[in-house]
Amino acid sequence: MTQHLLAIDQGTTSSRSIVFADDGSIIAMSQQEFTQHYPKDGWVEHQPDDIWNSVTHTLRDVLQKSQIDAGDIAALGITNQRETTLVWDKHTGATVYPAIVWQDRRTAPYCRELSQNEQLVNYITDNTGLLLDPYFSATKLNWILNNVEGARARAEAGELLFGTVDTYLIWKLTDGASHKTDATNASRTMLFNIHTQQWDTELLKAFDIPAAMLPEVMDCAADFGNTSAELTGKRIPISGVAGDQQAALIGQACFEKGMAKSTYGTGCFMILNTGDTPLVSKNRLLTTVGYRLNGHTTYALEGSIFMAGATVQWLRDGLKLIDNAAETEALAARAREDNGVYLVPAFTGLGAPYWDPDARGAMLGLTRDTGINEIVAAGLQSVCYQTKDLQKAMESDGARPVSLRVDGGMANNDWVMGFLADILGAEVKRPAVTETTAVGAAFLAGLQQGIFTDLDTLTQCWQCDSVFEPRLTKAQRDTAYAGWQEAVTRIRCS
Ligand SMILES: Nc1ncnc2c1ncn2[C@@H]1O[C@H](COP(=O)(O)OP(=O)(O)O)[C@@H](O)[C@H]1O
Ligand SMILES: O=P(O)(O)OC[C@H](O)CO
Repeated sequence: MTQHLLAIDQGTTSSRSIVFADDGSIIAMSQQEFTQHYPKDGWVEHQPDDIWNSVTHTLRDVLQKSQIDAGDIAALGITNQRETTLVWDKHTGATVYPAIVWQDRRTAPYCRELSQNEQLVNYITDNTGLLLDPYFSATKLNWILNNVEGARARAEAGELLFGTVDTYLIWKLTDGASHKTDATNASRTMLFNIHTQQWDTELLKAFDIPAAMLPEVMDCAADFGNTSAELTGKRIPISGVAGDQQAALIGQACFEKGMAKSTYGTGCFMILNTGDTPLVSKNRLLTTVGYRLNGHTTYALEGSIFMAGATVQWLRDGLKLIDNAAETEALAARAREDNGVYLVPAFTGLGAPYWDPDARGAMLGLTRDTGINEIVAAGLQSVCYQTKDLQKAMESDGARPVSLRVDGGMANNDWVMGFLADILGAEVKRPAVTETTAVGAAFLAGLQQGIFTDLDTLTQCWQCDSVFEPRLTKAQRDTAYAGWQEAVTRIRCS
């Protein structure tokens, strides 16, 4: 029996394909970045062809690099940037508009208008676990239907399909044979009822979305169709799907209630496993589906931060202070200690726990001797301070994480992880394989194929690489964090 697993990780800034052995170790990987489009203030778009071409390029490349025949791949798992919204023609596959990316805030005025309806706001939170915010797919989909000429009429006539990136890829990989998503991706649309695990007809009405556009919602380990032979050489079953942050929860083997992971990619997402209970936050955290297996839903509490690695990208591409992300580690290490500089990267507003779409970024505490080192350090520290905001919110919801496992591109930066442990006042653990989102997708695909028998088998695959211990005293930690809180207060609009 063939035991290799293939995973596609379609992220915000790049697509990756990875071939795994059945112990979760990486055999070969291929990655390709693609262009981000910012047509207006607060707008973020991707060209669907860029998403698709980068995925197919990396798929072919990884199969060639690994020298493993497609016939020896037992299954494919897909994980993806969540909430990003696509609409396409069910006959031709042509998208009607670019993908509106999760970071896009164009629907902020619409959300403000809807927020007058207190009953709707409460209904959304009670039934989807989310907050009324442009982040989620519902208002983006509504925007496409109302602003692209002819789109609403075509959608009502049953000609158009909606999907998050997983659904779009499944549809394309199967040559239009399968229009499906999984419960984790569905739970981020603001159209899915996390209690009944069904699309919510009240919300479809509220956001004016024709039900015929929506994909079928599956467990995370399920039969999503087969890839076309033309693309992968042989048909490969797609048998695992999860949104990237939930896939990281699985890849980090956070299967016990109280276990948490924080992923530092473009954004940062901290997710805490709350077990069978959809815990309702009093601190504007999200209640979401952690994973759904064999019809059983495990819930999670999530804090979403929009700018993590994206802040480093801005230091590189916007300010041109650095040539590559890895350089930040040495620069930050040379920054003067306690320099009092704070960078609040609210470039597209603030996410959890503030949810302030109109706030914009600022740099505070500059003096004549502030240099590149201090600015870079402040950029990196902003990610840690935002994680501290989430830790505090979870704690106040009575759900302090029992341990924190980290991953994502930025987790490779030892300086950041050291400061994170300092400011959290807690141990931070980094696994040997930091491609945990892809690992999670591969695990799901392997579960469905019987390569892994249960979650305990997956737990045994997780290996720790580094543990970062806090070094600051409580007084030092509190002073540093108070400076951050003051900086955030200064830029808030709501
Ligand atoms: N050594 C590093 N130090 C700081 N940031 C880093 C480092 N390596 C990568 N990054 C940042 O991490 C992000 C890439 O992480 P990744 O997990 O690939 O993101 P995504 O899945 O969102 O595309 C980029 O924004 C990059 O700036
Ligand atoms: O592409 P990432 O890794 O920044 O993840 C994006 C998230 O899924 C957005 O919710």
